[in-house]
Amino acid sequence: MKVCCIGAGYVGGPTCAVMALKCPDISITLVDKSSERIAQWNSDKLPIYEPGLDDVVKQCRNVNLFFSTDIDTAIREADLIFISVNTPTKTCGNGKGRAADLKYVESAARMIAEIAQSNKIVVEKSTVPVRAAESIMHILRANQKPGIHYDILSNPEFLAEGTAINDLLNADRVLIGGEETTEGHKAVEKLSWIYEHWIPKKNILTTNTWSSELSKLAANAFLAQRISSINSLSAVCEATGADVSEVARAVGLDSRIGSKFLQASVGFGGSCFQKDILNLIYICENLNLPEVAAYWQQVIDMNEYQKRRFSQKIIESLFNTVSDKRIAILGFAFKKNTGDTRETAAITVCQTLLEEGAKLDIYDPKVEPEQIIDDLTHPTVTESPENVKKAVQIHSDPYSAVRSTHAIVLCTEWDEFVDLDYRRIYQSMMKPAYIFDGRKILDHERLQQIGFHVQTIGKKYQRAGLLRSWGIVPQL
Ligand SMILES: NC(=O)C1=CN([C@@H]2O[C@H](COP(=O)(O)OP(=O)(O)OC[C@H]3O[C@@H](n4cnc5c(N)ncnc54)[C@H](O)[C@@H]3O)[C@@H](O)[C@H]2O)C=CC1
Ligand SMILES: O=C(O)[C@H]1O[C@H](OP(=O)(O)OP(=O)(O)OC[C@H]2O[C@@H](n3ccc(=O)[nH]c3=O)[C@H](O)[C@@H]2O)[C@H](O)[C@@H](O)[C@@H]1O
Repeated sequence: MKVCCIGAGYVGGPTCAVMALKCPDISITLVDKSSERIAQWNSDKLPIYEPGLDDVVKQCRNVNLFFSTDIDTAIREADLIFISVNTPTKTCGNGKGRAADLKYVESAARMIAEIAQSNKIVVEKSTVPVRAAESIMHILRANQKPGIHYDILSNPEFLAEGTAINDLLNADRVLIGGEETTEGHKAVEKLSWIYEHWIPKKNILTTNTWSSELSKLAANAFLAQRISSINSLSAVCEATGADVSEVARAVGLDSRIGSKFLQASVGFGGSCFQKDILNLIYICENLNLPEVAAYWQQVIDMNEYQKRRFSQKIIESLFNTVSDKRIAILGFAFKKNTGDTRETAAITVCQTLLEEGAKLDIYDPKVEPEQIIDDLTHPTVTESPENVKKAVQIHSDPYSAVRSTHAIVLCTEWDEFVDLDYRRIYQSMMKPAYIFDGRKILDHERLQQIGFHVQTIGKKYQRAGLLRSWGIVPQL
């Protein structure tokens, strides 16, 4: 069997690499319109950082895994084609700021329609609105050459960045949606056969196409909802003296609730949670379900509130002004073990501090310096990119980033931040020295013993001898 995947990104790359590893009898060609990206996949420095990915790619590349810009040949030769292109939120036109932009999916479908000379199973791997398969089907069938048959399947991806290889190898479930016809069932079986090389059959769930498409949006909405729920309670904790980690543990031990995705934070980021919930909201609005749309909108609003609240807390703690103060930002990626910065909470934190006149010293072990500058000078973030460039310095070492700063703001939970020499760091900083732990990963008691003023999410730290400042706590 020959497989082609259109879109060599965070999903297409790891997914095809694992598929090639587990299916030596299948030849997989990953194509992309970006020749730069394909060149990187064919080089020693892959375009994305993902633990374990290098090894898998090295084992399979040019054996049964190929990276190419020759999209036509790959499509022509393939029996099964994954569409794994980006589906960002629309930035203009109908549904601007909410609907998913399907222009890349559509262009992939048009390429297939134009090039295909034999039957194809076309698999939606990208996250799409419910009934997107209908549009793909429409394009393919409207341009169908005589004698060619297309089957369209939905096969959403559930991997998370930073753990993609493990998630793919040990997927909780693989979801395949298809048409409820004899041909549809046969196509589902063919795709299922690929996954059965390494996923137990009982974990391969088959549904109708629309359930599969909606389940992907629903899964991301549920995951993000848990984070917004615990983050909302973190604000209550800070105002009352409760500790959000203790609350999360107590709540999560209820087996009906479970302990995962209850880590309070500076706010969720990543390319998908916000995009997919906005997409769900847009669908609900179009279906004339305003109450449902408003319900999910609140998950996003709470995330924005959390990012703003954390940024504001930094400014208030630093005597209400950060003008000309140097502040170190540790971590810029949206989570650890990835170099991806899409929708990272660090952008909002940096934007707020820059607007207040701070100078930022930024360190992240995996994000490229150009990416950080691109993110912070984007027109949606600043009107004066030149001023931002002057106010931001990127470091390749955490100790150089924190030197002579007034405060450290930890935005990403990289393991290496836990083990830094905080005594040495304290000595090199301005006093009083502050740490704002947006991820709750540091040993706060030890930091306080060293002399740091510590602030975190969902817990009020009091320095011995200081008067309580919980203005709104009722007198008992
Ligand atoms: N990033 C993630 O962790 C996950 C993403 N998804 C979904 O998977 C899809 C892809 O996401 P990512 O891999 O993160 O995107 P990405 O932006 O990293 O990769 C998409 C690639 O598609 C290429 N492309 C776009 N149109 C093309 C065309 N017509 N022909 C050839 N190449 C084309 C782009 O050049 C790009 O390299 C999205 O729908 C996303 O929502 C789903 C699960 C996880
Ligand atoms: O569709 C997608 O793109 C993917 O989106 C998420 O994966 P991802 O965004 O890569 O990473 P997550 O681990 O879900 O983290 C997302 C954000 O939430 C934050 N988070 C996560 C968990 C938590 O308890 N608290 C919390 O703040 C993370 O730091 C990060 O900023 C989902 O977990 C995947 O199942 C899904 O396939």
